[in-house]
Amino acid sequence: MELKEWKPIYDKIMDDFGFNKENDLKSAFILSDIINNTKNNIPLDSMEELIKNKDVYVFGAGPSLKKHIKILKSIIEDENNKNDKNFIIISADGATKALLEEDIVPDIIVSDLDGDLNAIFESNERGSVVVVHAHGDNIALIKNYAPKLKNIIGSSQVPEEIPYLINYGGFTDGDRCCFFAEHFGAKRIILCGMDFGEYTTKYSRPYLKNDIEKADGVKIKKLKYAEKLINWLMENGNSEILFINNIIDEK
Ligand SMILES: Nc1ncnc2c1ncn2[C@@H]1O[C@H](COP(=O)(O)OP(=O)(O)OP(=O)(O)O)[C@@H](O)[C@H]1O
Ligand SMILES: Nc1nc2c(c(=O)[nH]1)N=C(CO)CN2
Ligand SMILES: [Mg+2]
Repeated sequence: MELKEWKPIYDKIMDDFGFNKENDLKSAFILSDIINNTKNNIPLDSMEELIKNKDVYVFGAGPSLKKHIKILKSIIEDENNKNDKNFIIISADGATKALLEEDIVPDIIVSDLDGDLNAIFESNERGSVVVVHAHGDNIALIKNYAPKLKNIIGSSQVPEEIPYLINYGGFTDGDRCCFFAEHFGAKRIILCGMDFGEYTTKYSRPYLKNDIEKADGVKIKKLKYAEKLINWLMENGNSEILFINNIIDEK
């Protein structure tokens, strides 16, 4: 999505949640300075090589996450037998922990660093690229952890151009995975654990007592935007977007 298309959507979201635009900008420049000083970013060209014309499995932290990881595992076995891996895995923040529990290291993690940081650092050590997202409410996390990661891509949600940072549109970590995959030419985007709705998991909210619980009001509202933005991408993007259940039906 172009920045000029994103701006009115951004304005509406900021207004709706009462988030502070100046803090978003401040956070973006802090991340930009970190990358300028540490040079811990990777070239964007490498993302095109990784994603173009591939099937991209995007994992969110909804109630179907574990079930969908099991389906992915059977697909991975099939692909290994065929010897031509033509897919990649992008995980949205909290979903990374669930993938690691099944010994799957995502190719890319999209995170505002408020998920399970141990899982993000372990995956990063094992080869995941981390798309680190700066916004007004994660400034301390950006300052503390962005310099310690390697192979990152900086990301922001402000409609201004910021050195070293991308903004391809999208709001929550999950829908930004999809805008990222679309930008780099994914053939298909296959949604896993992307349930939206009113229930969430301990992978998204680690303090929950049960594995799945009713989400709080702000989370439900964020999920509504995530769903709307992915619907926008289904209508306006070039990548085909489908749910993993449809893939199973195909086979
Ligand atoms: N029911 C769901 N519960 C949680 N995440 C979901 C669900 N359905 C889809 N998702 C996607 O999975 C992603 C998981 O990310 P996670 O909840 O860890 O971080 P987040 O986007 O930073 O959210 P928050 O700001 O609420 O912490 C979400 O961004 C969302 O797009
Ligand atoms: N300012 C601000 N921006 C965000 C926030 C948030 O809590 N505050 N959460 C997001 C992920 O869901 C994405 N963007
Ligand atoms: Mg997050």
